[in-house]
Amino acid sequence: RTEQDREEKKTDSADWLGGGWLHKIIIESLSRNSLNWGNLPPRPCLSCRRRPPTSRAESAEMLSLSRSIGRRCLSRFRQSAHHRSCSSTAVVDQEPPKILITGGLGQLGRGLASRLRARYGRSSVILTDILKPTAGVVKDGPYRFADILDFKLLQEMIVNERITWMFHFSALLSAVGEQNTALALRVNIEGLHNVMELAKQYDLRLFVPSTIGAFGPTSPRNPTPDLTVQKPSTIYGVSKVHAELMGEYYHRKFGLDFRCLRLPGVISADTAPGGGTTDYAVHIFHEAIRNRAYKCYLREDTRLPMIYIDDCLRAMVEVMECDPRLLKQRVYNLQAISFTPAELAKEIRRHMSNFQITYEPDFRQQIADTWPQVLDDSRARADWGWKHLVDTPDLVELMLQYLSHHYEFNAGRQKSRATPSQQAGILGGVAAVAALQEGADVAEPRPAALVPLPALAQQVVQLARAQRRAGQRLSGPVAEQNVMAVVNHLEFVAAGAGVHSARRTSPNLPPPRRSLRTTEVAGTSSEARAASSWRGLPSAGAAEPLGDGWRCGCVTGQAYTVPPSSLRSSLSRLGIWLPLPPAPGRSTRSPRSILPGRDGGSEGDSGVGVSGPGRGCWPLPPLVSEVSAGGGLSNGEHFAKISEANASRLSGAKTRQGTFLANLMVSNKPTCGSNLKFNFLHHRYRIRHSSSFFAHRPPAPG
Ligand SMILES: NC(=O)c1ccc[n+]([C@@H]2O[C@H](COP(=O)([O-])OP(=O)(O)OC[C@H]3O[C@@H](n4cnc5c(N)ncnc54)[C@H](O)[C@@H]3O)[C@@H](O)[C@H]2O)c1
Ligand SMILES: C[C@@H](O)[C@H](N)C(=O)O
Repeated sequence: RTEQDREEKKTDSADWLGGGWLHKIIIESLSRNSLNWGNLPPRPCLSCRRRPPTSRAESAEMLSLSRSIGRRCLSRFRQSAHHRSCSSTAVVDQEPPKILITGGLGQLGRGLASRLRARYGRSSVILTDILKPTAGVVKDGPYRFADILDFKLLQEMIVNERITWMFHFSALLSAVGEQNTALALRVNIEGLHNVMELAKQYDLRLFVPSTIGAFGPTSPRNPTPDLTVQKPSTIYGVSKVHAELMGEYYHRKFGLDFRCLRLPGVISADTAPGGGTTDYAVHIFHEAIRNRAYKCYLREDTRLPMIYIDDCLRAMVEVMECDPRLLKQRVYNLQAISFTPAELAKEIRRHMSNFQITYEPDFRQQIADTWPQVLDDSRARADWGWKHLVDTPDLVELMLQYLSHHYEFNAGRQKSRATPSQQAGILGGVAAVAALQEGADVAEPRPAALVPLPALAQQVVQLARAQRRAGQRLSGPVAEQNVMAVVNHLEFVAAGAGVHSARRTSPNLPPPRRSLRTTEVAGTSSEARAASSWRGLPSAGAAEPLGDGWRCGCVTGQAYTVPPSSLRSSLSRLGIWLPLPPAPGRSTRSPRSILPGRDGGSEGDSGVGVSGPGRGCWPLPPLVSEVSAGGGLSNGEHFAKISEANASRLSGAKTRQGTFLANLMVSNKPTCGSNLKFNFLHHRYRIRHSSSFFAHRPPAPG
């Protein structure tokens, strides 16, 4: 709320200073916890509408939730410029921290940096590593070379940059550590000594991640408590136990603010894991998407604790921001989920029925056999309110969704996105193909017809491509040409917009349900017939959310309601990834919302044909379809005048959509083709902006 307010420049200092909303939150929390404070009756939560807690356990959970809300409030409070000067409590620092991350280009570093930069500012976080950074890393914020073994270099950086917090990530993980023990000793132990000493000297708050690998064959495995026997069998584990003990010792002896979490295997889609025993749980998703098969190096029944990257990064930030008085110990177990390869494969098969997994255990099996299956993290939950949010089904969905997009996007011919109007065209095109193939009666508009989109659109595309590859001239019913025009359009738009249409061969496609008869197309509008006879020209389409589904229109003048799930799956089968906004009144999780910082554009951009303020609507001026230009103008000249007039109106609108359409008009010389194109653009424009379109067939243009 604070961020939003600040963005909208609405922060009301009186409200802030009076602590009005903070006060409300506290009262709310207290009343929800049945503490009978100020005689307030317990009320349901304002946001989630849960009933007030009744049992002790529930109250404790609520209390820890409230604590975490409170912590977040305080940290926001601390960031607020208004409050820098007036914050007085011990837990509120005067300055935002200046943070250094070592080993920052591994699986965890970059994500953490962007999270911290979002909280404390871009220049507040310095990422370091010994790897050459990509252009993206440099663009994101400060990056420096720093070998963890080079004490002087680190010291110089800490002093010059006035570092106050340090996250120490440099390490060789379990599998690579076993392959190169000497290097693991140096990086994991010598490196740690450097960091500890510097943190002590310069009074830094230091976070060092430990791991499930810090336990060994003699530790209880399910659940593994915080305090138990720790005799790991890898050099990685030994170095992590050493780090835990050193941290606790420095804390006791020198007051070092050392914080440490024993992390499970981390699962992330955007960064590759660095050579651990739990890496299979990341590779499996890549292989599932690329090959529908994975050979696992662990046995099928090897249960290990895992965590989704977002939960992991959140935990690290939370524990670092935590009021030190809440930390009853310096090293905590962190548990989120726990599964075996077989269970993970089963969950993947729920999305991908033909996914195959085989097992060929290697040396990593022996490591995994000594590690915990489930960590007991009750202390972290009780002391500082830890709570994981992503369970296994969510994790699988997130990983598959993100990686599918990632692979399709990277395989694309160009790396740009479709403009919203092109997206609308694609949607409309797909709807048209599906509708035609379903045998929708194109002569009679059926605005409410529910058209299942699934494999049919894909079948048409495959069929048409095969025909073209075979050099066949399309003959036969006009319907086929119409379908062909749609297919061409899809490819044309996809190529032009850099939307990748994946050329996957589809196995054993059944024949289309029935071919359309010429008569069915004869009744369509003149544009539709023109489109079908002029191959390569776009058949315009549009889509807008309607109730639970999507209403899609195309040049045939038809409107169909398509459930979003069918549309999305149909598009993804075509290899087209579109961030569809949720239909009104529904809170569908959009891919964008779970993928912060990806190349998917902004949420506002995803308004595919959505009308209404703030939902991807582009207010455009009315267009003309006639100009009075005296007599004697040829048809082409007349259209040129219309194009000119509309282009200037559109560019005057100063919106992306307007500029796009205007450029398109200007860049097309007034030929017969561009006349048609103009008709289509105009038509599409009307589809998008005329609410009556879906009820009436549009009049013939010009
Ligand atoms: N990823 C996990 O599943 C997981 C689980 C538990 C704990 N951890 C811990 O979290 C930390 C980060 O893990 P990660 O997965 O990002 O590891 P990673 O292997 O992906 O990254 C480690 C980074 O350290 C860097 N590095 C190696 N030698 C260095 C040196 N001499 N000087 C400076 N940097 C050097 C590497 O270049 C690499 O970028 C590690 O300490 C790891 O033990 C990770
Ligand atoms: C578990 C963790 O420490 C790391 N992913 C490894 O397997 O080595």
